Parts: sequence; structure tokens; C-alpha cells
Amino acid sequence: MLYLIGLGLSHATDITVRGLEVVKRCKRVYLEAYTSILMAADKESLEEFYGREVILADRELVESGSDQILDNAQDDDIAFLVVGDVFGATTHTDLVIRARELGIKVEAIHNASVMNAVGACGLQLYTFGQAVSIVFFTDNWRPDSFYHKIMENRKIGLHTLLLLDIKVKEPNFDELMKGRLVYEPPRYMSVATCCQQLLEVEDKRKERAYTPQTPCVAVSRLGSPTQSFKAATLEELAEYDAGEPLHSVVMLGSQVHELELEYLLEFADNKDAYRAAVAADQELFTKK
Ligand SMILES: C[S@@+](CC[C@H](N)C(=O)[O-])C[C@H]1O[C@@H](n2cnc3c(N)ncnc32)[C@H](O)[C@@H]1O
Repeated sequence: MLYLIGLGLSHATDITVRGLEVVKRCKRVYLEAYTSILMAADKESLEEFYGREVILADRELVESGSDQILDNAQDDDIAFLVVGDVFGATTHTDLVIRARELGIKVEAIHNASVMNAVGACGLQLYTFGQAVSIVFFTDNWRPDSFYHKIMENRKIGLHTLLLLDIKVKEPNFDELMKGRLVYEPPRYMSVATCCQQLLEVEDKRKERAYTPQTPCVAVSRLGSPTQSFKAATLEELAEYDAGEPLHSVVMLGSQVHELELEYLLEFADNKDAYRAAVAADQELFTKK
């Protein structure tokens, strides 16, 4: 049996009781280590809490070496641990499909995900549209396919959750040219970088999916003791230091309920200015 087990967002102890029982009796335990990180735990603290070895599974192992993970899972119980919820990243549906092809039974043990814990900022989960991923721009690769998804969400009043790029185990190309495989330190996109990239894309496209004054919420280290929210405009967040990773951003939809706004104002430095930005942003789409 392949068990996909969500770990929640922060502490080693955020795993569910059922998840922990399964981890303790599985033959091998893999930790998916490239789509997210726990805010207050790492491989060593998980091993200590579970009382057993945890094998780090990088992107290469999960995407190209899944047969190694699934080896003999027809007979043995294998645990595959995912930070957040098991289906909070699309990659893991591939693993389930591969397991099914091999005749391996699969069971998911769910947990909190950034996709639902983001409700802690005060915006209603029911009024979120498509989530989008924002990847690090490079000198010659500046993808903006997220733009039309934000536009679609905002046209019908929905909020957009922006999930920010994580780069782990990226080879250093200069070293690679010299025939050496050296990895760059991990990089986690910040709120500021995300918002700067969004402003650049709007400046280029000029279709007004959003403006520099569009109200957003910065979401930092959700579920951890240092969790924080900042309600501000896109251009203000482009200058905001959100501290240690992980970060996400929510761009408000063009319809914001009064209760959502009341909740959000707690996180605004200038409540009147934020309220005015929300009102002006709603006008943007009623005129279209
Ligand atoms: C590809 S998603 C993986 C989601 C994960 N499987 C889950 O269910 O929560 C990773 C991105 O989600 C966001 N994220 C995940 N955990 C977060 C947290 N605790 N606080 C803020 N953002 C978080 C970050 O933008 C991060 O780069």
C-alpha cells in the first residue's frame, strides 16, 4: 500500500494521529522535499518525533525515479510525506497514477494546506478563484501565463491565491560548465519579488487585470508561531520585507464582503487608505 500523508504546515506534531500510526509501521518513509517546507521542523526533528529514518525525496526521485519509491509497495506499506496536504501540489497525482498502473493500492491521509489555511487572513475560501504559481523571472524567461487567470478571477469578483516559487537543488551552471555538480543554496520567492514581477507584467500588458493600487494581503509563515499578514496595495507590498520564508500573496477580488474587509483592516498600517484602495479597485471592474 502507498500511503500519501499530509504533514500540515508547521510543526512535527502537526501530523494527524492516523498519519503518525501509519508512519510508525511503514517499511520505508519518504519526505517530499521540494514543493514546500515545514515552518518549524526539518528532516531531523521529524525523525526524532517519529522514531525512525526518513528518506528525502527530491524532484528527480519523485518525477523520474518513482519506481524506486514504489518498489514492492504491492506487499509492503510505504509512506510518502507531503508538507501541507498531499494534493496541494499537482506533482503527486502522477505518483498515484503510476501506483495504480502497478496495481498498488493508495490511501491518502489529509492535513491542512496553504490552500485552506489561507482563510486565516479573513477572506472567505468560497470566494477564491484559480490559484496561480509565480516563478522566478530570469534574464531571458519571464513567463506571465498567470496574468489571464488573475484577470478571469477578478472579472467575476474572486480572490487569487498566488503561490511563490521555491528553488531547491538547482545546479550552479558555472560549476556545471567546469564539469562539477554543485547545488545553489535553496531560494524561496519573497512577497516583494512576487509583487515586483506582477507590476512588471501589468506594465507590459496594460490590460488592467490589476493596478499598482490593487489591494492584496501578504501571508507569511502560515501556521507557525511567527505567522503574519500584511494588508496593503500591490506597490506597497513590492517594497515590503515579509521576513523568513515561506510567503504567499492574495490579490483581492473585485467584490469584497464588508466582514472580509473588517477582518483585513486589522492587518493594514493605514486602514482608511486600504479601505479606499478596496473601493477604488471595485470600480475598476464595474466599468469594464
Ligand atoms: C507548491 S505549494 C505546496 C503546497 C503544500 N503542498 C500545501 O498543501 O500547503 C508551495 C507554496 O505554497 C506557499 N506556502 C506553503 N506553505 C506556506 C506557509 N506556511 N506560509 C505561507 N505560504 C506557504 C508558498 O508560496 C510555497 O512556495
